[in-house]
Amino acid sequence: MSNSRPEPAWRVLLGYVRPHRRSLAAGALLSLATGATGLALPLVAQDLIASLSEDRAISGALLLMSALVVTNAAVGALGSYVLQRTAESVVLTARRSLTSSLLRLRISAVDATEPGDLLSRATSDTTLLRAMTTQSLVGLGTGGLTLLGTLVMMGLVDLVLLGVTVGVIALASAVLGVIVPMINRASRRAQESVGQMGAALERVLGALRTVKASGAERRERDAVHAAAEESWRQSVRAAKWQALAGNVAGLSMQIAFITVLAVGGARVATDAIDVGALVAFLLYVFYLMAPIQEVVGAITQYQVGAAAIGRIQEVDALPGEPDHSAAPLPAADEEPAAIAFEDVRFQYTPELPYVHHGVTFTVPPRGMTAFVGPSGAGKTTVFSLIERFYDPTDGRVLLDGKDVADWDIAELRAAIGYVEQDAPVLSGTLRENLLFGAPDTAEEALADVLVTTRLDALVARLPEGLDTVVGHRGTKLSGGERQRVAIARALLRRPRLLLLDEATSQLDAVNEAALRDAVTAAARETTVLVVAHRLSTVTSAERIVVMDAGRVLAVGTHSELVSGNPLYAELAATQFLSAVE
Ligand SMILES: Nc1ncnc2c1ncn2[C@@H]1O[C@H](COP(=O)(O)OP(=O)(O)OP(=O)(O)O)[C@@H](O)[C@H]1O
Repeated sequence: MSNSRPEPAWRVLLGYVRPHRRSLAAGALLSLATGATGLALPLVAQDLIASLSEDRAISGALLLMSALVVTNAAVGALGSYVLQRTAESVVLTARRSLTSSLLRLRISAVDATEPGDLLSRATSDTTLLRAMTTQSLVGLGTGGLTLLGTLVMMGLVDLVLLGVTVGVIALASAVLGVIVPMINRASRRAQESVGQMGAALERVLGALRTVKASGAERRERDAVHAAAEESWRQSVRAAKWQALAGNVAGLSMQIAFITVLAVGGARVATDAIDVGALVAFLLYVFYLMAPIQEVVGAITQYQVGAAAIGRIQEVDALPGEPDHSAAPLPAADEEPAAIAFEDVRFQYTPELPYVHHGVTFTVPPRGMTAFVGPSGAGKTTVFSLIERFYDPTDGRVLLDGKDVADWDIAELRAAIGYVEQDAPVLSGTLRENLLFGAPDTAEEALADVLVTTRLDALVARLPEGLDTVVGHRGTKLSGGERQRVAIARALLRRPRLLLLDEATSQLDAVNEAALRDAVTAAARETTVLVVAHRLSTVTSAERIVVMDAGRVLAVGTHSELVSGNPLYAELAATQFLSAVE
């Protein structure tokens, strides 16, 4: 998704681990302590046996052994709990950071991604950091330390045999160097397929009615299955390479054992070392096995985690908006906003054609301005540029005479109430939806807006009134109700500028009158821009901006334009403004 060189995975992981470094160190120390108490047991056992043979009392040794066993179990349990807890905290840190990035993403970045895939990065990829923390970080630390310690001890016994052992380890490392990137690649592909599965599922669940009505269940199911199977294939491939890596490590130790035996035997024969030294060295080779397996496990697990970190980094590299929290909403006595477009040219992406070819218009504070024009003329895009969902390629968008690019983005958006064309309603209660943009609204203000948008009757009818759950995407409301909820939500922000993208669908007379009345009432108090699809809306507008193919053709009142602008006359004649093209 981005071409910039990403940070190495270990540095990202350390970034996530940093806040929890103390508990991680404590966990690792506890693990080491568990090992040490374990190692002390044989010594005490030896003492116990010696006491038995010498007819000494063994109660002290027995007590000590029992204490060691209990301590070992307790420290072991505590250590593994602390480590797991730290690993979960690392996952939480990564999830927090990633979800903050997701909510800051620019709309243009979201346009280029699949929500289901983004979701999988926040849920599934971050989960892989758990094993990465416990196995890679801790494994590399404890295993690495033991490995180093054993090698030092080997060096003390015989440097030549150490050279032989290190040679075998180097050879095995070269083989691992080939295998390890394969693990990374396969894990990466496996996670990408999980992302594709998320995207495919989101596509189906987001339009389940259409999928069912189109009889497309099997096709869509096959697409989801294909992604799941690909993830399986790649995970199995990663498992194969992981198993191979583990066995290479085991095999290298066997080879080291045999080579040390042969070389050591020769050295014993030439009296370079004595038999005792050879036996001691062979014991060390045997001891080397566990830490080497641990280090190799750490490296392979690191590859799986690194693949996940790569996908997390891709999201972090996407263009985001500056971090901001919502600005306070405009006070009741604030003046309505003025809007101006100055020769705005805009294309959604550099590859796509221009959507605006020099759009210029001005809207003074207060009153209703309607934007009309055939479908695809660029009307909704006008609103997107005012909200700074996108930035113009050329020209300026001014709010109160100040370029929107120079506004603090939170303050800019706090001044605006925006009703999208498809009037989204979020899952939750009706009250949550209404107060979504203005959580601190007083009950009286809410009641007033319910009356203006004629939602009061709906609330009275619902079993739990405002606390009725409206379902995912407001599925439990009718289309007209959803639109009125969206308008009420925008009005409750007491916006200095109301952007209303009228739904193209026709409403029944009651709904339409309710909406028109609410919007005309709002236009007396504030500046209202409306992308109009209904004649009733344009006739009540002070000003109508006629757009076609990314240009402003004319600005005027309904009666001026009906006689002065052929396109407008045609649009008006049909009443269904959006259907004409
Ligand atoms: N996010 C996007 N990415 C790429 N192109 C887009 C995007 N949104 C809209 N477009 C394109 O920009 C053009 C103008 O779209 P816009 O939504 O502004 O038109 P509109 O006048 O509001 O149309 P309608 O009346 O049908 O809602 C269309 O050709 C559309 O295909």
